[in-house]
Parts: sequence; structure tokens; C-alpha cells
Amino acid sequence: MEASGLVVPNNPIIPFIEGDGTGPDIWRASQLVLDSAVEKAYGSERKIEWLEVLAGEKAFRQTGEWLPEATLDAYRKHLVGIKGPLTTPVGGGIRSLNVALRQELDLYVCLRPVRWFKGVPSPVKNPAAVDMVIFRENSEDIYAGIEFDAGSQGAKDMHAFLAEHNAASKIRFPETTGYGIKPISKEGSARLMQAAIEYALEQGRKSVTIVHKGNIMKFTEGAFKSHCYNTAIQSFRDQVVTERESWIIDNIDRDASISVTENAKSVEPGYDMMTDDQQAAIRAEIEGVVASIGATHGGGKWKNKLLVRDSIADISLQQVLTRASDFDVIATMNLNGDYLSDALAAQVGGIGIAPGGNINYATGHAIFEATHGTAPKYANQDKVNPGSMILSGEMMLRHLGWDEAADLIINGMDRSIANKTVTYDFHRMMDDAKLLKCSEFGQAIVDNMRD
Ligand SMILES: NC(=O)C1=CN([C@@H]2O[C@H](COP(=O)(O)OP(=O)(O)OC[C@H]3O[C@@H](n4cnc5c(N)ncnc54)[C@H](OP(=O)(O)O)[C@@H]3O)[C@@H](O)[C@H]2O)C=CC1
Ligand SMILES: O=C(O)CCC(=O)C(=O)O
Ligand SMILES: [Mg+2]
Repeated sequence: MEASGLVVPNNPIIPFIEGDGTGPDIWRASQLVLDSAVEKAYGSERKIEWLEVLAGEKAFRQTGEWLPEATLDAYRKHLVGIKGPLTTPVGGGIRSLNVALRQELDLYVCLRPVRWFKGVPSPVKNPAAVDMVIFRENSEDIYAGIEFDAGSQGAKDMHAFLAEHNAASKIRFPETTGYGIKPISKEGSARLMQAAIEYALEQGRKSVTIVHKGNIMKFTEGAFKSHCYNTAIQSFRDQVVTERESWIIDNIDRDASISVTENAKSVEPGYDMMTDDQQAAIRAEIEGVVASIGATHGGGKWKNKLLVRDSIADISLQQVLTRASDFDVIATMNLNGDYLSDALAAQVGGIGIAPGGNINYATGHAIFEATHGTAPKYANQDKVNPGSMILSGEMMLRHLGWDEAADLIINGMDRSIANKTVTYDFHRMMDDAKLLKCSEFGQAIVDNMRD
């Protein structure tokens, strides 16, 4: 990693974890596709030197540890890697190894693009409208794993702490209550938003939507929203416009003689019911926007800026379905991002085709992985769709700057789907399709790779 970005050798050593459950099946198919794409794109000039590292059940069987230090060291040393899904027991047992890897390497962005491949069966009418990229904060929120089991000393201490802060009466059943902590910081939110905006500007995207539940969780989700807006305005002033600013400037563009009060009433429908102080604050906001960006964003120029807006999480989950084209890049916290990822994947054919990457843009560390889990009921049946893992590998190749190989994978996948040669998940929703095994779908992609 240098200041200008990754410097990638022709034979990079790339650590991989096979994964639990269906992991070995999808990894085998993915490795074949990745190696074939690199060979087709670059001949003998470039080749990935795969380095298997252990985690999960295989690691525990072989070493007695779930996540050996040697595995973390390999990812630290080689910067870029990939992994299959790992099992996390519900309720008790070990904490998530997937989350542990992200935390140990401070992979603060979980990047999950969601787009439709022509011909993929979908439960929505217009899946082509879904072209969203989720930036999920990956290091904070309830995934920090700070929890106190009901009845434990930690839970009792928490209750005592709440009593000190006059909040114990809010706990309805104190004897049987477990607690979870949701840390959200300014730095954590800001670096996530920074990455989302840089990506959106680089890729010519039209908007970044901050998805939060800040009306209820004011000092965590609400604070996240404020930190994100502040980052947008402080670090990208000339390139962005917030939705509220766009209303204010647009009002002036339409009627140059509009008064500050009329403008305030238009952007704040409850203006007439506000106190004098509140009304004064809104008028000051209008004047501030005009003074700071009237010249740079007025006269319609705001329409060419990246739009930054926010949306409350519950309605967002409806609107990504009903108004998919309103959403582009999405910046959100860990839990919201986890839910959104699987929900959005359904719109473009399901979790079998949902890739992702966990990235630290400052250090260059990245581990790519599918959005889905281990799907244990299908383990070792050579059945499931390896698409998510293959597309995660495709993202990894682009991260390395090996775009020619990445393009071949997309072409191969496009043609395999267009030929209606698909795995069980697509097959059950498609007419006249040919059912392929996991490994056969990988081979079909290889056979269909052409420029
Ligand atoms: N990053 C990671 O490593 C992750 C790990 N997990 C872990 O995985 C385990 C199992 O989680 P679970 O909640 O069952 O979710 P999974 O994502 O593993 O599976 C749920 C369902 O999704 C569908 N699915 C999953 N993978 C594929 C695929 N490759 N191709 C086609 N369809 C697929 C299947 O649907 P159908 O039954 O309809 O065929 C499957 O039954 C848990 O321990 C969980 O913690 C979960 C998410 C991420
Ligand atoms: O770690 C796990 O087991 C689940 C994580 C998960 O669902 C995700 O990151 O999307
Ligand atoms: Mg998930």
C-alpha cells in the first residue's frame, strides 16, 4: 500500500478461508472461475498464488482454535484476501468469527453492491431499477459484541448504573433483562460517509442516502445522521448538495424575489406552529445556505452535484421496493446494513448472487466475502449458487486493479444466465431453464468468458 493506492505484484499471495457449510463447494467453483479469468485476461503474466488459512470448524478440528492468530497475521501481511461464510451459533457459544475478522483488521466499510443481471428471476416488476451500493459501517453498533446476559453480574451492574442515571424505571422486568450496548462514534460514522461519498463521486453516482432510525435512537442513529451530513458538508462542500439545501436554492431559482420567511415556510411545513426561536433558527438556516452556496450551487448548478439525503430505516425498507430508482449509494450503520443487504438481494434474484467486501480504505486491507451465510442444509451437495462468492472475487480483482479479468467474469455470468443454465435457486423461479450443480455453474461461467 502506498499513498497512491495498492501496488499489486503480478503474482500476489492471496489468503483464503474455505468456510463452513456450503463454503467448500462455493469456494471450489469460485477459485476455478477466478483463476480462469486471470489466465484468460493476462496469460502467464499474472497469476494469483492462493494461500489457504484456517478459520471456523476446519480450524477448530485442526488446531483447537476457531480463529488462529496465523490467519489474522496472513490477512494483515498480504492486505487483500477472500473468505467463505463461517457459522455463528445463536444465543450462546462463540461470537461471530466474521465480525471478529472485520474488527481485528479494522475493515470499517462493508461494501455491498446490489444490481440486477439481465434474465435473473425476481419477485419485483422492475428489477432493473435496483442499482444500489450499500456502505455498511462495519466496526461499531451492536456488532461490537458488548452484551450482558440476564442475571449476570454485568446485567446487575448495568441496572445499578441506570438507577444512578434515573433510568432504571424504564426497565420493565429488571430481574430477567439482558443488555446490549450500541456504540456509535463521530470518527466511525465520518470515515464510513467519507468512503461512501468518494465512491459515489468516483463512480458518477447521483445520490448518497443516509439510512438511520434517528427519531427513536437519537444519540446513536440520530448522531450517525448528523456526523454523515457534517462530513458531506465539511469535506465535500463544492461537490455535494443536501436535499434540504436543494429545496432552498430551488425556491430561489424559481422565484428570485422569494422572502426568507416564505422560503422557510416552504422547506419547513410546520413553520407557523413553531416558537419564535425555532422560526428564527430556520430563517438563519435559509440565510446561511444562501450565503455559503448561493453562488456555487444556485442557477440550477445544484442539479449537477451529488445529492445527500437521509431516510428513516423503516420507511426505507418499503421505499427500496416501491421507489427503487430513488436509491443509489446508501450509507448506514451495521445492523441496518445487515438487514438491508439481504432484503435488497431478494429484489435482484436472491442471496445466491449478493457479493461484498470488507475494506479499510486507509490501510488497503480488504477481505471479500458473500453476503449470505453457510446455508448448512445444503452443505457438501454441490448444489448452491456460487454466484455471490464469484462476484465477491470479481470485486476483489477490481480492488487489485485487474479489471480485464473482472470484466471476463461478468461476461461469463451474463451469458450463463442468458443461456438459462443456472443453479437451483434461479431454476425454481425460471421457466425452461437447465438445472446446474454449483461446480457446473462455475464451469459454465468459465466456458462463457469472452471479451
Ligand atoms: N459472512 C458470513 O460468513 C455470514 C455467516 N452467516 C452464518 O451462516 C449461518 C447460517 O445462516 P442462515 O441464517 O441460515 O443464512 P444463510 O444465508 O446461510 O442461508 C439462508 C438461505 O439463503 C439461501 N442461500 C444461502 N446461500 C445461498 C447460495 N449460495 N445460493 C443460493 N441460495 C442460498 C438458502 O435459501 P433456500 O432455503 O430458500 O434455498 C438458505 O437456506 C449462521 O451461522 C450465520 O450466523 C450468515 C450470514 C453471513
Ligand atoms: O457473522 C455472522 O454469522 C453473520 C454476519 C452477517 O449476517 C453479515 O455480516 O451479513
Ligand atoms: Mg447478514
